[in-house]
Amino acid sequence: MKILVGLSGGVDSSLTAALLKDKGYEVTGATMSIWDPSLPTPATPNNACLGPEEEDIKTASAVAKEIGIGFHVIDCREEYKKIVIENFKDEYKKGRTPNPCIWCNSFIKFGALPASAKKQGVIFDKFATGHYARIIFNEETGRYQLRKALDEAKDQTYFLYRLTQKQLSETLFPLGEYTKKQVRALAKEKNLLAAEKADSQDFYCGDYNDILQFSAQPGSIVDKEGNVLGKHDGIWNYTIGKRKGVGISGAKEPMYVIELLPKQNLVVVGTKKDLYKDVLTASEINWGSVEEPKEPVKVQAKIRQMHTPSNATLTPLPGNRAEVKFDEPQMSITAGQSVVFYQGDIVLGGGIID
Ligand SMILES: Nc1ncnc2c1ncn2[C@@H]1O[C@H](COP(=O)(O)OP(=O)(O)OP(=O)(O)O)[C@@H](O)[C@H]1O
Repeated sequence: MKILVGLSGGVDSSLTAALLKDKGYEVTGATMSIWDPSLPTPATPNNACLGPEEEDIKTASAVAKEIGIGFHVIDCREEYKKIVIENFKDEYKKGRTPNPCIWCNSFIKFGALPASAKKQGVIFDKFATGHYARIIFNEETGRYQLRKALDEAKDQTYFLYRLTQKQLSETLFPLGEYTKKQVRALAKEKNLLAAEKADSQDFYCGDYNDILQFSAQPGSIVDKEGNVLGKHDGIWNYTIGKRKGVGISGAKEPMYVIELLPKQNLVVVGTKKDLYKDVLTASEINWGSVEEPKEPVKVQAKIRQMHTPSNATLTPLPGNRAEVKFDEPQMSITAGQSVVFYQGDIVLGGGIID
């Protein structure tokens, strides 16, 4: 079997390629290029996905050489700009908080990258990455199930729930059964160049305004009753739950952003208690491991990567939408973020919070 590995130059994808090569597969590495050099260079470049990439490409190429596999750089800049960056800007403009990694995985990493590699004549049967997740084919339902990684602390299924059945059928996640500790130890044992490299952190380490490039749109910061408490320069600078920089002096209790109203150009603030809600609706649901249920189902729903999936009842709604009613109120349910539905370690699907 021939396997294309998405190679970032980091420890996870390096070990992925090395493990597959050791198993006797014919492995090729490919790095996607996504950085637009016309963007300002972040002041403190770190291991973010989006940023100047020359060094990473050099490392990935050196890793491929070290392991003894072929290597390609695949130009995905156009697609990334058109899909991920456009969605990012549109959502912020609407007072929502998008998750670009989810769009990148769905359309670029598991979309444009393998598709363009194929177009360039790279031959492969499967595409592999160093994500912490598992894929299991369910003989009974005939569907590929996305499942949490065995190392729950590293599990990345939240970012992968939009992968289609076709994408899952063509993908391998060889690290899904390993802990990060084991991965580091194995990479060290194999003397891999990237063994000590830090994990990637954010999507972008600079100021998001470098990407958004919106002109200032001054408006008011108000409380729930509509009393004006302060001013803002654009609602895209705020996220639900944000406390720092809200700039309300003299408030009796700490104030948090509880709502963004794009039509009125208002940032609404309230107390911590106001951040708790027990129901959300979501759109653009992608059902993965199961078909869309006909009846309400019990799930554990996760509303951001750092949220512990919480018990909820999911009710399917017409038009590829769903309502999620949590057993207990949850803090900072944020429009534009994804909600992912789990039953134990199985990812049923997910959607974008309205
Ligand atoms: N620029 C890239 N080109 C190709 N594949 C990539 C690129 N960036 C990430 N990937 C793939 O996506 C996987 C997950 O990336 P992510 O940035 O979430 O994680 P990471 O844990 O830092 O991975 P790594 O240690 O391999 O850099 C990587 O293991 C790799 O297979």
